[in-house]
Amino acid sequence: MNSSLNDHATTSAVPEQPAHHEPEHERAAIAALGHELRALVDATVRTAASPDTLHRVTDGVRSLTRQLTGRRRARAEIPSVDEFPGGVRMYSPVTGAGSPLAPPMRVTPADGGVAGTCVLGKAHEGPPGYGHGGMSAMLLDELMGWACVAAGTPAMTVSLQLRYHRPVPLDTPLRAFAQVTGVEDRRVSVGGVITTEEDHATVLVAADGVFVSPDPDRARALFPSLPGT
Ligand SMILES: CCCCCCCCCCCC(=O)SCCNC(=O)CCNC(=O)[C@H](O)C(C)(C)COP(=O)(O)OP(=O)(O)OC[C@H]1O[C@@H](n2cnc3c(N)ncnc32)[C@H](O)[C@@H]1OP(=O)(O)O
Repeated sequence: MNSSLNDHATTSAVPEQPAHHEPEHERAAIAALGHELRALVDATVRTAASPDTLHRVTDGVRSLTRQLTGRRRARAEIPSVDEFPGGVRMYSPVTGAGSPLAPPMRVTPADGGVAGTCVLGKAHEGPPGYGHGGMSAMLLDELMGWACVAAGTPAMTVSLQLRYHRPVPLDTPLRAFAQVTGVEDRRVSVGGVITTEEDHATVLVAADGVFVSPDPDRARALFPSLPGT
């Protein structure tokens, strides 16, 4: 692994103004890098390698990082490969195929709401062998946001209440489900649960949330690069 990291490190840096590519071509490249980075993160948190090996890998990773420091997206810039709000977000820490942090969760319409499937790994650990409570909150927060979009009312979380009934096992296919339970003006009430794929009846984590659709002025101020704001 180390030699291949160093091989890559000798190639030229990303140009300041990248050429325009088809979104699907770009997304595939972003997803491929995300996949390898998630494998690296997983190997990093599971390895029992020696300090010498860790130092060698550190050098290789530092070299790779230097190749990605050309033009950087500004803080509120929406990537050209994204469809915001309510569609693909390549770098979402929950669903993003390009994110080294994301499980990533796959979202599909289901039973009057939305379902999300994913597997949490060691990098998402809280108690030994189980998912971090903050990860469960993040999965549900995101999926409940998708439920708002699916109901035609894109909105942001203003309140999220979690109940942790059972620990969420790592390395196990999980299923989350979220649905809108009520809409009153700009306020959207949403419920969500996490179960395993194998046993949908045993709720591991349940959530109730209140989401609010920003008024147009607020949306423009929050998301200046959003088309149509
Ligand atoms: C383009 C879309 C993109 C949508 C983008 C979706 C991305 C999904 C990402 C996943 C989800 C996230 O992580 S979201 C990130 C975490 N959340 C946030 O950062 C949101 C921070 N909060 C805010 O910025 C603000 O609260 C807004 C913009 C959401 C709303 O501000 P606002 O437009 O001024 O609305 P405001 O007048 O305060 O409230 C509207 C109504 O809701 C009520 N309300 C306010 N808070 C609560 C509450 N906790 N519980 C009950 N009700 C509440 C108010 O009383 C009021 O009722 P009444 O007086 O009218 O009766």
